[in-house]
Amino acid sequence: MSAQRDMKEKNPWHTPVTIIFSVIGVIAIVALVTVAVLQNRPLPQKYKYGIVLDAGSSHTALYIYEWPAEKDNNTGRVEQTLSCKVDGPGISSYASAPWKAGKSLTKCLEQARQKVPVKRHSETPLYLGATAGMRLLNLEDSSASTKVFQAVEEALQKFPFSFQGARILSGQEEGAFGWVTVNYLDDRLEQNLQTRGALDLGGASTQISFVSDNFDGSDSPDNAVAFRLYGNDYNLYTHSFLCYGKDQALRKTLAQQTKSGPGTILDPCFHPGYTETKNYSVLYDSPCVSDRKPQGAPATFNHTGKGNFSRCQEVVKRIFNFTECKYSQCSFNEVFQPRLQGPFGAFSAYYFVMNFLNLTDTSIPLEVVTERLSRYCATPWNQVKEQHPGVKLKYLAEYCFSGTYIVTLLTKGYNFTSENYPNIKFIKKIKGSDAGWTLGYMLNLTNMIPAEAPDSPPLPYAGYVSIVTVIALLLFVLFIFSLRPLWPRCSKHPQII
Ligand SMILES: Nc1ncnc2c1ncn2[C@@H]1O[C@H](COP(=O)(O)OP(=O)(O)O)[C@@H](O)[C@H]1O
Ligand SMILES: [Ca+2]
Repeated sequence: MSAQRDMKEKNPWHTPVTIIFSVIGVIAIVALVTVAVLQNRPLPQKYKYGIVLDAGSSHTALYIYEWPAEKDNNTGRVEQTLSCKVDGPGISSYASAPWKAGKSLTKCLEQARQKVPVKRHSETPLYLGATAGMRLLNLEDSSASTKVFQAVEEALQKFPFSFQGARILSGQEEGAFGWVTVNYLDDRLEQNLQTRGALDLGGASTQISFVSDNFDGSDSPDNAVAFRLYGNDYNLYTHSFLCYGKDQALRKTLAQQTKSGPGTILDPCFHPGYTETKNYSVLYDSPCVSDRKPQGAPATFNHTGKGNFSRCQEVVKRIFNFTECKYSQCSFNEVFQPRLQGPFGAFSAYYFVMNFLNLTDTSIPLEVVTERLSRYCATPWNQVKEQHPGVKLKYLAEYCFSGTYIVTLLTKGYNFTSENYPNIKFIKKIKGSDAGWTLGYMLNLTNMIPAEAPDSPPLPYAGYVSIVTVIALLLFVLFIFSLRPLWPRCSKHPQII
């Protein structure tokens, strides 16, 4: 018994030196781990905000974007946090009562006021960009367009945001910023990946933008936009076709068929059984068709559907001019277009229409697409209405025309073939943000995409913390071993005295 007690008392690990070392060691390890954990703990995020109003020809939409307040320049960090569809038509429709254009925006701006934290209001930039509807109004009646802008600006200035102005975007800007949005959201710019072309179909204009190896801008400077983003140079080809958005294209197609001002138009682009009395003046009330107005036409015409895809394609084709091209190659209307290259994202009305027709899957061969469209166009109007009770009648009546127009524009206009049609992806959103020009416009105006790639530390933060911790532990073990001479001697067979 007494021998055993003596052994316990003499246990060399129970000497003061080893106890002190062990305690210091444990404290050091706990401190290291605590510092690493605390340092890596996610901090409560602070956000900044930006608001863009897209004043399109058919309607206006408000988008709020947010991004972490500390890191403005990180790719893919700007996200859409709210979208609000303004009630009523586009602002260009208020030419005869401009104040109504301003008033129409207030509901969505109220929503924005609620969404953005109060302390960020005054620093949140607010932009309004108008597209083809206002371009046309400006061509038709520039003083009316000025008045609409005045009314809109007055309304926007009443809100506590930092209003940065309302203006008409050029067709090039609309195309190029759509391309920036798509590639920014896909993280293709900072990572220098192959870019995705952008196809935007609006009501009054349509845009095509892509990077092609055989395009440097020299053939057609009007179609060139040069960007330097994250240290990479991009020579973007872009073109906006005014009057080739789907609403104006429909007017042009109808006008083709009314040259002689008949009382009835038998329209292959509308379903059989569809019949409406329409006003000639409404049809020709646009600079896209006003020059075609027939002399001595009656006040109204009877618009009757015939539901025939191939005949519809024939009349749609007639709104394009394919005969002249002074460049090496053209799309249509004597507009230069380089060889199509890379993947494409098609959004806005491209998506709405193809999604309604269940044709967003581009692995469906083009022949099957046309077969399905033929069947759809031939479906009687009553049956179509029965099958889609919730869909707005104006959209519903036009999907046969719109689908035919999209296929014709892509294949005959831009020269997509069976081989490269599958390169198109019909998209609405990318990672929660709508595809469209608004995000690219804001990123550009807030200088959020740097021209040069930012320098980054050689190691990611977590890697750095792990390496420091391992090295510290190794040093600690080394230190303990360096004190070995001080260690109390410990014999395997303690002598019993
Ligand atoms: N659900 C939908 N189905 C079909 N078309 C739609 C739908 N929602 C919007 N659109 C169409 O999308 C187009 C949007 O164009 P818009 O952006 O207003 O014009 P622009 O870009 O030419 O100024 C319009 O032709 C509108 O009718
Ligand atoms: Ca648009």
